[in-house]
Amino acid sequence: MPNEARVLIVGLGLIGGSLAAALRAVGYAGTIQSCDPDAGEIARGIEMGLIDHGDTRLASLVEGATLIVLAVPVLAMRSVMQELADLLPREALSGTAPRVVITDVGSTKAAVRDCALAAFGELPAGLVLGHPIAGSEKSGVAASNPQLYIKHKVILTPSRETAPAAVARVQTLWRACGAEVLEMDVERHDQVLARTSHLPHLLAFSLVDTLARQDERLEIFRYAAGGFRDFTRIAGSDPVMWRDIFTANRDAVLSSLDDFEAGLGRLRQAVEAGDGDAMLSIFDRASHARHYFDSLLNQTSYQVEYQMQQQGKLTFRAAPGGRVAGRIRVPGDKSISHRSIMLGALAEGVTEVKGFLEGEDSLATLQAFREMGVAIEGPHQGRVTVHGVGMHGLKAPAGPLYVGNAGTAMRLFAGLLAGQGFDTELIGDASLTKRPMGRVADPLRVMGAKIDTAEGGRPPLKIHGGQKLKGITYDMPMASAQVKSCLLLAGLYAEGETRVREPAPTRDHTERMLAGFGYEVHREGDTCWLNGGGKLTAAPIDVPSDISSATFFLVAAAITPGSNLILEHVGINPTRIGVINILKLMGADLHLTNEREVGGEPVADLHIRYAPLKGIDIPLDQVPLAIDEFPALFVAAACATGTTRLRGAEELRVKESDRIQAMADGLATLGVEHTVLEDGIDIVGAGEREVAYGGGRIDSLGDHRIAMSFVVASLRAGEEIVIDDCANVATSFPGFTELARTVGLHVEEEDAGNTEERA
Ligand SMILES: O=C(O)C1=C[C@@H](OP(=O)(O)O)[C@@H](O)[C@H](O)C1
Ligand SMILES: C=C(OP(=O)(O)O)C(=O)O
Repeated sequence: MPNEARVLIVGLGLIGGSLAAALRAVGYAGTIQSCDPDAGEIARGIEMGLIDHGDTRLASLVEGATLIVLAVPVLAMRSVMQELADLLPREALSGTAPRVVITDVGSTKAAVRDCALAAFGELPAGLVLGHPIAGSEKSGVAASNPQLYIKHKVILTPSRETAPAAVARVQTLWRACGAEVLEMDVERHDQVLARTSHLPHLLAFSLVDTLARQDERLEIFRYAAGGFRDFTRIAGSDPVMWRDIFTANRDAVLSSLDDFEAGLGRLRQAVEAGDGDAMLSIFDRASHARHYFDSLLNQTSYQVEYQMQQQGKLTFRAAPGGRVAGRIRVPGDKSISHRSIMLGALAEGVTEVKGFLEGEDSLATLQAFREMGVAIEGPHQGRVTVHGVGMHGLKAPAGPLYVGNAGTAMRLFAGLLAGQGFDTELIGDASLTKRPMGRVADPLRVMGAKIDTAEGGRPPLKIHGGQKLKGITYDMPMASAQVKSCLLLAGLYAEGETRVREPAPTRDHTERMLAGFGYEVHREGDTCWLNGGGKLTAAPIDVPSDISSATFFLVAAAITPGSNLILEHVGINPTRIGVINILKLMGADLHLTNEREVGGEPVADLHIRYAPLKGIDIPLDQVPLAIDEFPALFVAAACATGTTRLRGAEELRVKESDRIQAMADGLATLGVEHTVLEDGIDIVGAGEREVAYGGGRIDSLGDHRIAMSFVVASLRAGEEIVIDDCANVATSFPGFTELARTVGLHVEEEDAGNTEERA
């Protein structure tokens, strides 16, 4: 709450009136006064209970005011500042703790700063220029809204002369009104606002005016709907205020208008030439821009960004017990979905994708290609159409490419982008930013790529384009399909042969899809290779259901007496079936039916019924084939008779979380006996005891697979399991809880805010 004896608002319009209303609403105890040239507005403000007192003249109000907010039009700032400079003793605004603080709400800052310099002869320590971004086409005190600033941004632009204590007081004022306060310098503010606010208003004024002048205007307005209606809403804004803004921010507005005209020219050309691909590429990029940029700015998940802003972090509550039955299909394979967009984009021709995973990871990949000029339609119910641009058709993106939570995307992109003619930067969310990228950057550098990483080989990755790559023979130190795929993709652009040897078989989707797109990839034993310089030809892709997602339900049925479940159309690529082999070794009643091949990948329906499980020593050769399935398999182990031992799985420590430790911590909460090793874990199972372990509160550490595994664990728990930080489940398995409920689990989603209220 602001610790100000008296707030003086100069200019009682929508912005000033709403500030008063917001302060009242949160119970501000001091006096609120206002000065406005319109005595009627003052009277209305008093009548509405917004202000205690007001006047049309400033002189009678300044004394006793501790915080003065200038909410007058930008062009009126000069005279108001001059009056204040005459009325206020200079020392009131000076020192490290000025007695009086002045702030403003003008939407351009350089012009207001110039007014201050002219009036005071310097920038006083107590002057904090600011701008609440919460305008509206409404005006006047009558439109005041106490909620106008809630969750809106206020940008403060302090100068070197500004006292930090003064900045803090203005921050307190706006935070009390519910706003989020940011700081930037004056020039940057004006450029940002020219683009995000002033230009759109200029366009709206211009379009509505142009159409309104035309003869058939009555018709236009009669049938106006949708887009035009939105334009007219913006064009209904206060003309005087906007004249002042365009006058004050002339240069920045003109430069944003230049950019706009260039963009409009490109679109005009596309329309003129009937270039559907160019149009699609522009429209698709624009239509997804909002979410993409939100994610990019906040470096958080792509699809749930909006949801998270609304809800805070997502929590799952899983009630104990239940059993699973039914026939379901889980979403498309994540690994194949990423690759379908990547290869589709580089191919010649149009790639039709079916069964695409509409999860955040693969959507982020899709959006990143849009940023590089690829026209992509969809996804619509798993269907995506990629208009390939050929091996050399990608364009430089305007900013960093955000790949969300996906290690796969960042590593495969690194290889693919190392071969382009332009520079790129790859960034990801908080989890991805901790993951090792040296494993791809190092061999790519040997191929001739120029890549900068952050300390310790972590993201972001800065990839300098235009380098000549040459093929290498690389002996991978770890069994990683991502490293292998990265090098093969770089190899497409390299001179000569790129050979990769893997210490153990890893998923081979890249090789299969390259072959499907007509690119020759060779394999002999543990080594695969290709020659650079070829081309890809578009081919249809049918993405099978993700065996990694199916795993949660396989384990659910395997541990719960009475269960009987069929999972349809699951990918059973031999490099991915570790989970099937391991569950069978543990005694699961699991059968594959209807085996067939779709688009170069084998699929089957998986039928699983409950059977008692026993602990096993997991064969080392199965580890890379089940690498993403271990979190769920640990739950199976906790329900088996005897001890299950896993070794050679140190890779688990560098996934979305340290999965060995994250699972061990969760199992400890449930009371499951276990021993953690550097490269694995021993888990002592409960056997056929109906309640295998207890419940409790578990931190998924933002790791989708940890979150889903503990939901599955609830089937044999004695008490409720509450799992925090679950929003990232949407990266690989959108609709997980809904599907889980369909088959008989008792899981609910709630936002963290509610949980706290309950606690
Ligand atoms: O190539 C891929 O699509 C993947 C490879 C694996 O990672 P590593 O290559 O790091 O083992 C796996 O964990 C990941 O979920 C997907
Ligand atoms: C490790 C995983 O994915 P990625 O490496 O793409 O983040 C996963 O999905 O379990």
